Amino acid sequence: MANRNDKLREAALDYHRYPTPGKLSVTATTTLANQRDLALAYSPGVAFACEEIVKNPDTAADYTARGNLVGVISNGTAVLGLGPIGPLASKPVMEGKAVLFKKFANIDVFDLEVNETDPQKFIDIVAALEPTFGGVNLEDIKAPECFIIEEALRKRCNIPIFHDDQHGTAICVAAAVLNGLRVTGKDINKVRLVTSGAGAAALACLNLLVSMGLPKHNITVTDRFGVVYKGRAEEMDPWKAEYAIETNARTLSDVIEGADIFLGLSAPNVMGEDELRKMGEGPIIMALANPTPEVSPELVKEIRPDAVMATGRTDYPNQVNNVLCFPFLFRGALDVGATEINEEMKIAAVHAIADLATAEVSDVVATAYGGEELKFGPEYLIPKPFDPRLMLEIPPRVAKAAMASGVAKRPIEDFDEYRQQLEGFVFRSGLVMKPVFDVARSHKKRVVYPEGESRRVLQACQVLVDDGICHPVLIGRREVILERITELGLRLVPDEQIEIHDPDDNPHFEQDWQDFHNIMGRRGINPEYARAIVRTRPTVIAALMLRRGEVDAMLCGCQGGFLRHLRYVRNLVGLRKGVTDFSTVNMMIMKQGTFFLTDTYVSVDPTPEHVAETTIMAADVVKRFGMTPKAALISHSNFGSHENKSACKMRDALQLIRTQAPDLEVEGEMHADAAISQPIRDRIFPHSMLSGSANLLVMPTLDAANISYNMVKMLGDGLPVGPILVGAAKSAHVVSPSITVRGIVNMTAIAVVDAVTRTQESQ
Ligand SMILES: NC(=O)C1=CN([C@@H]2O[C@H](COP(=O)(O)OP(=O)(O)OC[C@H]3O[C@@H](n4cnc5c(N)ncnc54)[C@H](OP(=O)(O)O)[C@@H]3O)[C@@H](O)[C@H]2O)C=CC1
Ligand SMILES: CC(=O)C(=O)O
Ligand SMILES: [Mg+2]
Repeated sequence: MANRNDKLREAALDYHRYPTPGKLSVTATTTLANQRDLALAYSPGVAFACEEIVKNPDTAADYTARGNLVGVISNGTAVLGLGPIGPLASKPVMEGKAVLFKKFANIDVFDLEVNETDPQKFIDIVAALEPTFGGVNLEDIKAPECFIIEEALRKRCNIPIFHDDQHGTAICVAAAVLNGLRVTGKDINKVRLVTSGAGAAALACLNLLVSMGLPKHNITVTDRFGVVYKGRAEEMDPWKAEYAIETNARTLSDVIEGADIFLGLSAPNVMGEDELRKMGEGPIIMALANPTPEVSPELVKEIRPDAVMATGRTDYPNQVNNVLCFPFLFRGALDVGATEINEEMKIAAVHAIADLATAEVSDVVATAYGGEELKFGPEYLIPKPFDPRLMLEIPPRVAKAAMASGVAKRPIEDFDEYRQQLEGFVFRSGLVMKPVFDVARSHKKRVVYPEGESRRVLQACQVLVDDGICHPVLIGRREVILERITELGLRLVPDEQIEIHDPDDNPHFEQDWQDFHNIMGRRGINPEYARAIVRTRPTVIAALMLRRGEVDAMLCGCQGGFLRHLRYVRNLVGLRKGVTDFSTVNMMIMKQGTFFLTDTYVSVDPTPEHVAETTIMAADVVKRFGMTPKAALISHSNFGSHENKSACKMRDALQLIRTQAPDLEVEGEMHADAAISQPIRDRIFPHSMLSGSANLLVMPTLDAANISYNMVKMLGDGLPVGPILVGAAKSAHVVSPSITVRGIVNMTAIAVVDAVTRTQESQ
């Protein structure tokens, strides 16, 4: 454990230090390329924007970044569970919150660490900053000052003022408690709850739970001085006193007897075996102190296997952390120009979060998540932070609550359109790979790598093992693999976390060469040559293992030519039933969205039939990412503008697709710009059956596909993933030799999901 922490510490410090210090920078959203831009952006043009705001202050949301800008503001008096470490040392946390706002909800943040512990002065400072921000997220300010500060600022300011440690935490805790009660079959009106902690987070959670029906007299609060009882002198304040009870009990151990819920928002390891044993039947244990919980999940599992357990950490089930709430709650609030975040909006967020964990998942999300992962129960009480549905469900419900409660200055008129905007963001962000990782993690298939000695493969295996994405099977010389694991400082444990198949010491050699000969004997491969090939071609061994079902997927191609590897896949794994040939799909995650291109590697000049087949198979790949495929058949011809062979091919392919896959949204033949831009398309062909931007771009030839893929990769600053091989009888993928470690990790997850989908289809 100590070693694991040292490694994590080192990795975390590097993460913060490189490639540039910290986690944030400010980027310009407009071009400033010439004298005219300068005249618009700055003097004299900027004055017109100022004058508009003088006339109507609300237009600041139109002419400045304010409407999407949140201040994350702290004085560093209660930073995580680290205590009063001060504003400067709190900066990594505030930068971290800023990154979460941006990545999860596309909200810009200035983090402000203020050297002021006097509540009144702090209030004056923040209130004076109101013109800068569309909202303020107060962070890591200790109780009881945080209550005074938030209350005063809410009165003084006309923008949302939200102390995240109080209400963000309370919203997530309330959602988890609601669902925990569902799982344990208990009634919120009857349960008894004991806290460890009487600070910002704990008291806000209690207030919200009481407002949702938990009887106040069923609550016992404890803190550093033990039970909060009537008449206690130490460390009392009016907010804590609200929960003081008449009792002679003085310690957590005295009051935990028979409790249904333990709510820890205090400090590490305050709960021991004794307290655990005393809790009532089927207890709900929320040990939410960061970074170390009040009691470890391992101890709870050992002492109370009947418990439902949550922590604030990413590395255990049921992470109850305010990150599930604040980005999405603010998204909804900012999008309607809310003047505050009120109780109605908070309750809307509670139910949105709670419902997500219990909701039947849609077909698209089910494909993306693979069912099992999202099954509501003791280990899945609350959605995961990377669940793209958080962004799709919470903001609209918060926005509606803001409108209904009369605090929305810019009400949303069309919620369908709003939802589409949110969807656009989710699939533009790097989050697009996340559902694939979640499915892969929940199935943990066996993946074979013929280039098992490759340093990139070994580095990728470390990530895959750490993240529980697959069980790697490496083909390579054992001593070379072990040497490289040491040389690269990896922690892979051979024969436990990874399996090694040494071709120089292959116990299945006889079977391998005979299998190979049986398949290839009538294609000019005699027994002697079969033996030589099996001895020297790891891809052959891998393909045979896949064929025999000893592994679930294979990933090759990190070394050597694509077509050479594909030849072995073709011969030994073969084509899927009913498919005429292989094709490849490359995914490109760009700022503008995520796009899939096909066929980038295999067919030089596909027939209309093959274009149709490829399009339909590629559409299935798109679905695995939780996206609805929208296919465009790309050409130099725009809706019949040319009559040559290539144009006609794509036109014929369209007809075949429409017959074979009538539900697929597909259109063509068209220029690439018309495929991506509806306005451009509408000018040429207003009756197009494609809506919005296509996400699957089907190219007429290998030249077109490969050239456009490489060009976009280099010029478009996109993140490429692939090639994803379609058409194989089993999950076999051939990557390109330039693939990075991250690329191997991504492709492995895709290969695992490919294998999972096949298993599900065959059931
Ligand atoms: N998972 C999540 O989403 C969140 C987790 N947290 C975690 O909750 C904890 C508290 O945060 P916050 O409320 O903002 O901080 P505060 O400083 O406002 O409150 C801390 C509370 O914990 C109590 N406490 C401290 N040490 C002990 C101890 N050894 N035994 C019992 N009680 C103790 C304090 O007691 P006293 O009043 O006597 O000083 C105080 O009531 C932190 O660990 C933080 O990381 C916070 C927000 C969100
Ligand atoms: C999660 C959080 O905000 C905290 O631990 O303070
Ligand atoms: Mg905090």
